[in-house]
Amino acid sequence: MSSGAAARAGPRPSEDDPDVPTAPVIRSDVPGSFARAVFHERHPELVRRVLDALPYGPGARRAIERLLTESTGGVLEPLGADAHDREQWLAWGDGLWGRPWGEAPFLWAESWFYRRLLDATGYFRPGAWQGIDPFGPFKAAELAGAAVDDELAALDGLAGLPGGQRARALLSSALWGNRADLGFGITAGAPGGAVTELVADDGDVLRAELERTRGGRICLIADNAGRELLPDLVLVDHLLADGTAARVDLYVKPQPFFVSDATTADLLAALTRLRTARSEQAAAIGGRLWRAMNDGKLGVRTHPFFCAPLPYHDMPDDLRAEFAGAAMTILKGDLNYRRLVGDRLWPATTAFDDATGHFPSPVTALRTLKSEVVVGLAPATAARLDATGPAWRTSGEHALVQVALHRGATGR
Ligand SMILES: O=P(O)(O)OC[C@H]1O[C@](O)(CO)[C@@H](O)[C@@H]1O
Repeated sequence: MSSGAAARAGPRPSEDDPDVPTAPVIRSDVPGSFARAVFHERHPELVRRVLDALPYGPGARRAIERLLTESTGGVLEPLGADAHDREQWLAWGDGLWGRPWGEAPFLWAESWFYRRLLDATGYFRPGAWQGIDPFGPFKAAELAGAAVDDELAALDGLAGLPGGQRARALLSSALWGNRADLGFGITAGAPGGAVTELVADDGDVLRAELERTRGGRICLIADNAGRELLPDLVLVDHLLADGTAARVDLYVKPQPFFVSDATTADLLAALTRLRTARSEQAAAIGGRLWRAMNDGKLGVRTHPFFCAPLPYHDMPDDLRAEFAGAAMTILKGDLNYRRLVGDRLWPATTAFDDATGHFPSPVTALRTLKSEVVVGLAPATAARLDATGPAWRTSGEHALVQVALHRGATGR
């Protein structure tokens, strides 16, 4: 990374291309902003819940409390000399060290918060707490909940639907599954309230493109575990079972991140939940996915960059090469969307194609709106939503399906 890359709250050098549209980077030091509320309201509540959920000893508890204080009023200090990823973070934070947290880009500062929270709990240190997910109890409770039983039972009803209708229903449940994010629930109330509307819906474009590329490789960048990952897995099974994809690569996080993001351990828990479900369909899907992993049709992949504080624009070449050649990459959720288009205060009518032109394959975003970032809206839609006040961007009651085929760039 070049010097000062992540330091300024303005455009990163690699995004300085005059052909790439740009907008102010979101920061958490703006009074009254959503980003500030995440640090000053959501994180304290999250920390309280983590400390209630696991019997951490005094050292870890103190470290977690210190992190909270530091993240709302302190400066950014590099990782200790013994941290396995110290050099990586030194580079990612080049130019930011020693500056107040609030001056860092919001995406950067949030990612750093989760990295430091793992540190504080002993996640990386040899010892009894190594590898223990601080969000594990929340994830487990959600997966064991009755709501999941009901959702899995509903799969039996879908089995008899005609193909097109079934595909639409599965896409829709993967989309709205993104509401069930545990971090979001901390301040937004329990997920599952009134769903309003799709503010952009490229569903038909997606279906036509998947038909056109039938039998290709599809990548799915997962977001949350539990009630989001289950419908994602059902969608993956559908893509493989009906031949839409010959292979699916499913990307999970290498470590706990943004509260409920799915790791390999969460994927295994979800698979077990499917395989042991009372619903015949759910159990059959779990069995098929298991075998698809056995025979390599379903690849489970990860990369340190999935916990990086940077936009996908800056993904390293080895990861870029994995997406290149995919018929489609589906990105789930709000955080992936922020990283895809850049965590900036874009005019909502900025073309999705332009904001995602850097991505190495055609892309689809399936996302409920839980942060201020949005692009690709029709001017009339943006104006109508803005007239209702700013909450539509963050309430989780709106969603979008956006597709960029990038045909010009890829020649597909
Ligand atoms: O799980 P998702 O859909 O990525 O949403 C997580 C969202 O929650 C927040 O972390 C706010 O707490 C957003 O910044 C983030 O985009």
